[in-house]
Amino acid sequence: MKIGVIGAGSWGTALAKLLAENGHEVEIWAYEPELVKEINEKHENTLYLPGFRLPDNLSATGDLHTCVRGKELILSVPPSHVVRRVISEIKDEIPVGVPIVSASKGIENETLMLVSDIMEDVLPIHCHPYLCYLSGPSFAKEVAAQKPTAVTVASYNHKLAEHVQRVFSSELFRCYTSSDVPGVEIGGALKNVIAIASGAITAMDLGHNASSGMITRGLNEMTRLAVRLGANPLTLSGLAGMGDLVLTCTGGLSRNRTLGYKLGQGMTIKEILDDMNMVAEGVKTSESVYHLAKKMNVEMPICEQVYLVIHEGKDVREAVTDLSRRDLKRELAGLY
Ligand SMILES: NC(=O)C1=CN([C@@H]2O[C@H](COP(=O)(O)OP(=O)(O)OC[C@H]3O[C@@H](n4cnc5c(N)ncnc54)[C@H](O)[C@@H]3O)[C@@H](O)[C@H]2O)C=CC1
Ligand SMILES: O=C(CO)COP(=O)(O)O
Repeated sequence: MKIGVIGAGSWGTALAKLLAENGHEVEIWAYEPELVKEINEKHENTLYLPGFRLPDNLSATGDLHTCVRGKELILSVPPSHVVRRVISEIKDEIPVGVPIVSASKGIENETLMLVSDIMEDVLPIHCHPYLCYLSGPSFAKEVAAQKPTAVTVASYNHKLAEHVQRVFSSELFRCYTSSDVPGVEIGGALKNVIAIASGAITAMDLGHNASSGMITRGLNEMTRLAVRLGANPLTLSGLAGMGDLVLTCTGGLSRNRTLGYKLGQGMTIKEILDDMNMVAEGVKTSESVYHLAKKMNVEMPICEQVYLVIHEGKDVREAVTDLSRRDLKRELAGLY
């Protein structure tokens, strides 16, 4: 198949490499002109995925329209805050019937929309039955290194999810299907916020008990919001929920966890972001979740504290203290 990949960050590049290794002819759109040249001439992406040779059947373009034209499948994987802008540019050029797979994770600040909502908002109605979402525990670097990985491919169109499952799967990259689009999308977006909290408490040396408690209660609040937004709570126990949450909260490769770790060490958010060329989606998502939780009247104390630390300058130690001083609760309150 001819596949266009929108976004040559670490995840776009790792997935493009996987698809090329699966035998497809892949063209990736890079925002940075120097990256187009480097991928085409040196078969490498030293900016976002250094150390991996990219296959010869993977080429790059700086022209978004070229990346989409004549393709039989489109993979969209820019950071969530540019999805609307990027997809708007090519929205009228996707032929009827071409699958569009989104692998970005986040919630838009201005509209509080999940990436799936943005895609439906921007793309013409004839594209909607061909939308699909790929999420789950998958560090780009490990996928590029061909380490075994399992993810979820969600779509309201089951036949499409099965088709996309076959296109992406290999012996080392195993895709499961799901029809729970909001569940999969909420899992992928919210785990980034909890991972920031997890990184902070690790840096503060609060112990394994605190870490496990944070991850589990994080899953609880993710599930609470998901249920309010119409998701199946069991999806949040799957790859795109608990799977990605555990990976991101404990894995040293996580940008969100690392950012939280640095906050826990006392660095300011400005100092941390000034030193990063990659995206930590949890920073923007924490703001969206803060407002979404208020709007939906869902209690999300961990996400709220992450928001207050990042966006309102609250002291990280005070945030931890405030979390443990809350009223005592039933464990499954608000889930049913
Ligand atoms: N890196 C990973 O391991 C994984 C990332 N994801 C998700 O994939 C999405 C993309 O993240 P990464 O590939 O990690 O990005 P990255 O952090 O490696 O690179 C940043 C990307 O943003 C692009 N960018 C920056 N400003 C832009 C603009 N104004 N317009 C268009 N593009 C611009 C850069 O070209 C680059 O592609 C995110 O939603 C992330 O949560 C999902 C699973 C794994
Ligand atoms: O989503 C990811 C793994 O599934 C990547 O997490 P980070 O963005 O925190 O690195």
